[in-house]
Amino acid sequence: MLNKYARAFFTRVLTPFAALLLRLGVSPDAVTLIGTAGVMAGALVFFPMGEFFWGTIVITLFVFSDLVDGNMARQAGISSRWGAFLDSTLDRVADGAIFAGFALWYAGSGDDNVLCAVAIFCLASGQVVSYTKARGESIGLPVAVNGLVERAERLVISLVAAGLAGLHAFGVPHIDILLPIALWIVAVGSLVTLIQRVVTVRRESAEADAASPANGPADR
Ligand SMILES: CCCCCCCC/C=C\CCCCCCCC(=O)OC[C@H](COP(=O)(O)O[C@@H]1[C@H](O)[C@H](OP(=O)(O)O)[C@@H](O)[C@H](O)[C@H]1O)OC(=O)CCCCCCC/C=C\CCCCCCCC
Ligand SMILES: Nc1ccn([C@@H]2O[C@H](COP(=O)(O)O)[C@@H](O)[C@H]2O)c(=O)n1
Ligand SMILES: [Mg+2]
Ligand SMILES: [Mg+2]
Repeated sequence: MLNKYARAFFTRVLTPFAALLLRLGVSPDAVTLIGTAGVMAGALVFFPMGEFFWGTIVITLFVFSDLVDGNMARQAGISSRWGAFLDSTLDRVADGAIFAGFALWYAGSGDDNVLCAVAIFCLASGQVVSYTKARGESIGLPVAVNGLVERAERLVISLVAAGLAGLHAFGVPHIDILLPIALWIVAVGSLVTLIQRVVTVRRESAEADAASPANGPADR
């Protein structure tokens, strides 16, 4: 949903910045790589220590690179298959680091095995949700239903909650409860999304196989 409705707004806002980076000679691939490194650092340095406010600030500074890199590639007319592969692959790395950061906190000083398991479930289910689309598309299906909780929703729900929960360290009472709530929402939402996508691929593959039985390169 956010991908559909918020992307146009962020494209307008980020286009001048993307143009500036191109004028400075920065490549889209460099933005993809640096953005991922920044997200990983924010998540894996700050979150395991329970520094949710500063971790979220660092991640927020870098996570929008995922909208800037593609914008730069399109403006410069250099969108490439390699760029698409790099972008999507490093999205998985960044997402893994964010939810691993939460899991490491709950496995350590956060001391909550259930929430550690929920964070690991968010990590794994998010990766599988993305894989369903990638694999469905690789066998020639449109995967027309993106589902309830796409990547943008996973990031916004968990990062807004983490940033606000981090205000607990500045004396705001009870606000830290937002992070467990967000993790449960992302976990349940990802499961629903996974089911939506699997049902979609099942339907689309049945339709495609009825039209032409699978025995070519697309079904490998
Ligand atoms: C005093 C208060 C302190 C509180 C501090 C809070 C700070 C702010 C907190 C959070 C900000 C979070 C921002 C998160 C922004 C995410 C942007 C982003 O990168 O989105 C990526 C997304 C997808 O990009 P791609 O097309 O490249 O990726 C594809 C996708 O990953 C597919 O995955 P799947 O969905 O299938 O699982 C893959 O299949 C595919 O391979 C891959 O290519 O981009 C978008 O969706 C575009 C829309 C972005 C919308 C961002 C909205 C941000 C909205 C609000 C943020 C600010 C909120 C501030 C709140 C402050 C509260 C007080
Ligand atoms: N280093 C890169 C990154 C992205 N691309 C192209 O942009 C598309 C993704 O756009 P986003 O707005 O989601 O970043 C991607 O599919 C590539 O076509 C690129 O070429 N090089
Ligand atoms: Mg991108
Ligand atoms: Mg991306």
